[in-house]
Amino acid sequence: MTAPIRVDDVVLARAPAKLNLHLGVGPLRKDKFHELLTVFCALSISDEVVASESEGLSLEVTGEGVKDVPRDKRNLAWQAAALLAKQAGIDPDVHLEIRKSIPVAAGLAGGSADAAATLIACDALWQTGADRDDLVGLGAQLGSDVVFSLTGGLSLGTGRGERLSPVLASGKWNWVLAIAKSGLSTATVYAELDRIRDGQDDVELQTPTDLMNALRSRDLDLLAESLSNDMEPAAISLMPSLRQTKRAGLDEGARAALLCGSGPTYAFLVQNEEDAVDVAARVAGAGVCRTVRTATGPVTGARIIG
Ligand SMILES: C[C@](O)(CO)[C@H](O)COP(=O)(O)OP(=O)(O)OC[C@H]1O[C@@H](n2ccc(N)nc2=O)[C@H](O)[C@@H]1O
Ligand SMILES: Nc1ncnc2c1ncn2[C@@H]1O[C@H](COP(=O)(O)OP(=O)(O)OP(=O)(O)O)[C@@H](O)[C@H]1O
Repeated sequence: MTAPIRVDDVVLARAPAKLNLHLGVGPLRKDKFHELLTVFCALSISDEVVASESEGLSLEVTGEGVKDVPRDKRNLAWQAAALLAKQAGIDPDVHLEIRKSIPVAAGLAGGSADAAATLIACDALWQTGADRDDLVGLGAQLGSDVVFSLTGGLSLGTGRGERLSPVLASGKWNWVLAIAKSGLSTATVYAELDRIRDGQDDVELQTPTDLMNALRSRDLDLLAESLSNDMEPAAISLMPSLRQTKRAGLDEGARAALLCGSGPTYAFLVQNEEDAVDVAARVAGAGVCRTVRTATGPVTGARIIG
């Protein structure tokens, strides 16, 4: 997080989408969350949140495909502003404009990015004096992915995904995202995984050593072999057309296909931009295609940009 800059009672913040390069899902805990072992990586698409001084809390959402995004307290950004104000003992006086680029309900943590950007934008606008640990604590209350949206970069996530430790590796990888026409609910995909596992409670979570080595040595072949997501069978069971999407990308030369979080987006790892164009053309029928990068450098969590 960079130092807050206050400009004419308006603060602009940005937060990235994420990929889970490894998503190991352990048993269901007593609190109804699953124990995870995951490797998060920030993507080169982000949402922006403009927070402006106002009376009361209001919210607008702009961008493509946003008609189903709630404009009230069901919106995670709204909840973020309300929670920060409550914590600071002030009224939540802010108008939020969410400029969405991250596809909705796609497994890319769009709502979490908006919550993270809202926390830091409102913190700067209201000058609450919250420190980074305070914001991380509030983020964890809002959702499992919000802590990573605040942090960015490349991290190992444990617990329900909110306990992060940085992974030291740098490099850029090219991906084509095949974004389905409809979304999947995260809770429904976890429930489907439980149904498929049928009470099996001896699921072991293992540190993805090959993946870590691939990231550190920037080895594309090893990376392609070591991407994995335990939620894939559950997402395919709920949306069988994903099988064709995956096949189409691999047939066109993608090095690997990775389901993004709880889906339904597939991220195809490609060697270069030429391959990206071919893969995108082949899987475009599934929905929208975008070519993106994962930036595994030190930055790219939620930050103030104006
Ligand atoms: C699939 C991932 O995106 C991978 O990073 C996350 O685990 C989902 O994180 P999120 O969207 O922030 O999810 P939350 O808002 O915290 O939880 C939504 C629902 O997903 C399920 N959930 C979520 C996280 C987790 N570790 N175990 C779960 O079972 C729970 O049913 C929960 O009620
Ligand atoms: N700011 C927001 N942006 C998008 N959706 C939101 C937002 N706030 C609440 N929602 C609701 O949350 C649902 C999931 O949206 P979101 O884009 O966060 O999913 P996701 O990327 O699959 O999340 P994750 O990867 O963290 O599981 C949407 O269908 C929408 O109803």
